[in-house]
This record gives sequence, structure tokens and C-alpha cells, in this order.
Amino acid sequence: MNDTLTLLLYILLGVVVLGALLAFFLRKPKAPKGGYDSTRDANDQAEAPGSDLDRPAPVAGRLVRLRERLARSNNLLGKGLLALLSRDKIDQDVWDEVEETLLMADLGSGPSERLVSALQQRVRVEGTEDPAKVKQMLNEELLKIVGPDMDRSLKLDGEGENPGVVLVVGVNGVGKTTTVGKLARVMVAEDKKLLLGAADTFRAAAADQLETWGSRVGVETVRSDKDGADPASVAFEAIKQGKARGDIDTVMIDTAGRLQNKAGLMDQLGKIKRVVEKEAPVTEVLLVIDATTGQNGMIQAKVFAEVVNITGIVLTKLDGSAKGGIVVAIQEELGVPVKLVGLGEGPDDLAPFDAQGFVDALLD
Ligand SMILES: Nc1nc2c(ncn2[C@@H]2O[C@H](COP(=O)(O)OP(=O)(O)OP(=O)(O)O)[C@@H](O)[C@H]2O)c(=O)[nH]1
Repeated sequence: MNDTLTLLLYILLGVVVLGALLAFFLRKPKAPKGGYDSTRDANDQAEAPGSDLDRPAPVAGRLVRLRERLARSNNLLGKGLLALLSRDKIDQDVWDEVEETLLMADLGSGPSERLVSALQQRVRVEGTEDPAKVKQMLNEELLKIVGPDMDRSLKLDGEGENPGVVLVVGVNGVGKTTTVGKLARVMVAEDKKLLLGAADTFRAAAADQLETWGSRVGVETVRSDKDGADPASVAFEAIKQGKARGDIDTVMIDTAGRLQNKAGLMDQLGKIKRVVEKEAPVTEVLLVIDATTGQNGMIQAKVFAEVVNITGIVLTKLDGSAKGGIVVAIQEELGVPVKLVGLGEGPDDLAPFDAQGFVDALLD
């Protein structure tokens, strides 16, 4: 009887000790003194990036700004022509002056002659010299030679797994790096995912400049750590990374088109294109030309066109030029459309070109 009681006491003691142990190990963790600082764990990510990025201005309607920029300049194609055609009598002397003005505005001799003879004929046939009507005729005839039907769309997308590849070429100082930066903003405004490649390795600061443009809108730049690295290898690396990411629509490459001589340029750009195309086809080659350089710009354009297959022209600094005729002359000479125009130094001063918008900006 005594033995049974002792056994029961031991069992009871065992249950109590086991219960106490369980209670100790299963207790809730205590909050630190003063509570938690925030609901975020220490290893949680900080605010998602993006809050301090620039929001590029909408792209549609940017060409309208050309009108206000030109209003400040001595716009030959617009103000100059309209003044001549508003004279009381439009005789042969006036037509000669019109043609001279067109030539001075860099329109080129072929287009200038065509425009004058088309206008002359209409004024004769329609039998009117009323300035408002002549202005309307000028608008229509100028539009025809600027080319309202040219395909000015940018080929930014690749096929299948490949991103689109845009090469931006042109001599130094024309506004090439700035254009790549502005165009990156245009693409971001249109919800494209892109990557930049800093293949302008001649000027040490060019890669920094490009990286700054990109980082303002959350776009990464592939660059080399070494000054003077092989531009083709930087371009290749950018395309490779763009492909590997899987979500990149377009890789845009800024090149250094030093125009010491044609053979050197051909070597450099030819190599970039060859090497890049081992990874993905180039979808767009944009030649950047400074509108204020006139004939010099034309000569550069021809050299580049002989070296690479240009698919579009970007005409920069149109805001500072009284000679918008270069748009027509370059298209005529190269058979390639002007796709974008630079309208100033502001980050969103790059506009898709359209013929009617351009003519309206000139003549209003
Ligand atoms: N007014 C005006 N200035 C422009 C325009 N586009 C570029 N610029 C200016 O032109 C200058 C040269 O631009 P960059 O982009 O450095 O020229 P770049 O051709 O890239 O020169 P590298 O990088 O040496 O090849 C800068 O001061 C730009 O702000 C434009 O459309 N209008």
C-alpha cells in the first residue's frame, strides 16, 4: 500500500516537472524594451527605388516647341519667304529672291528649284497673289518636299528573344551623347525597358555623362572601367547583358565616331556592327547631325552613309539654326528620313519629326 502511494507521488511529480518544462519552452517571445522601432525587419529592402526619378515629359506634341524657338531666330524658311511672298507684286525678281532664300536656308538646289517652279505655276494658274492664299500654297508645296509619307518610325524592338539594337553614330560635338540621353527618356516615357552601352570610349567623360542621363530615369549603362577600351567589346557586352536580362526591349549604343579619316571610321563602326550582330541584329542606325553646320554636316553625313547603313537622321540644334532647309537637303542626298530633331539643351528637348508639324512651325 505504501509502495503504491510512493509510485503515485513520483508519477505526479514527473507530470508537474514535464508541464513546467513545456510551459518554459513554448512561451511567446518577449518584445524588446520600448517595443519595435517599426514594422519592418532589419533585412527588409528600403523604399522601392523610383520615387526620386525624373518623369520625362510626354512625347506627343513636342514639335510645337519649335515654333516658339524659331520665333526668336531669323527664320529664313518661314519669315523670310513669307515677307517676300506678301509683296504687292510677285514678279520674276521676287521669284529669284525666293530661290536665293531657299538656297541660303540650306534647302539644296534641286528642291529649291522644284519648290519655286511649283509655286510659280500655282500662282499663275489660280490667278491670285493674295498673301493668305499664297501662304497656304507655300505650306502645301513645302510639305510635299519635306516628305509627308516617309516612314519616320523608330525600329526599337527586336524579334523573338532579341532586344532591338539602336546604334547612334555621328562626329563628336554634334550632340550625340545628349541625344542618346534624351532618346532614353523618350523610350522611358513610352514604357520601354532599355539598357545603354557607352561605346564612346575616346572621351573619358562621355560614359559618365551617359550614365548620369540614364540614372535620372532609372536606366542602367554598361561601360568599361578602362579608358580607351575597345568600343566594340563594350557594345557587345551591352547586347549580351540586354539579352541575358530577358526583359529588355532595346539596347542603345553611343559610339565615338572620330572622323579622322574614312578608313579609321570604317574600321571602328564596321567592327562594332559586326561584333554586335554576333548577338543580335541592329534594328536602327541613327546618324546625328548638327543643323547649324550646313554644308559641313552634309559632307559628314555622306561619309557616315558610306560606312554604315543609316536608317534615320537626328538633326540637333534646330533651335539655333535659321536654316531648317537642311532637313530636306539631307533626306534628298541620303534617301533617309529625319526621324528626330533636337530643340534645345533641356532634357526633353527632343521631338519626333513630322512633316506637317515642321512646316506649320516654320510658317506660323
Ligand atoms: N541648343 C541645343 N544644344 C544642343 C542640342 N543637342 C545637344 N546640344 C548641346 O551640344 C553640346 C554637345 O553635346 P554632346 O552630347 O556632348 O556632344 P557629343 O556629340 O556626344 O560629343 P562626344 O560625347 O564628345 O561624342 C552640349 O552642350 C549639348 O547640350 C540641341 O538640340 N539644341
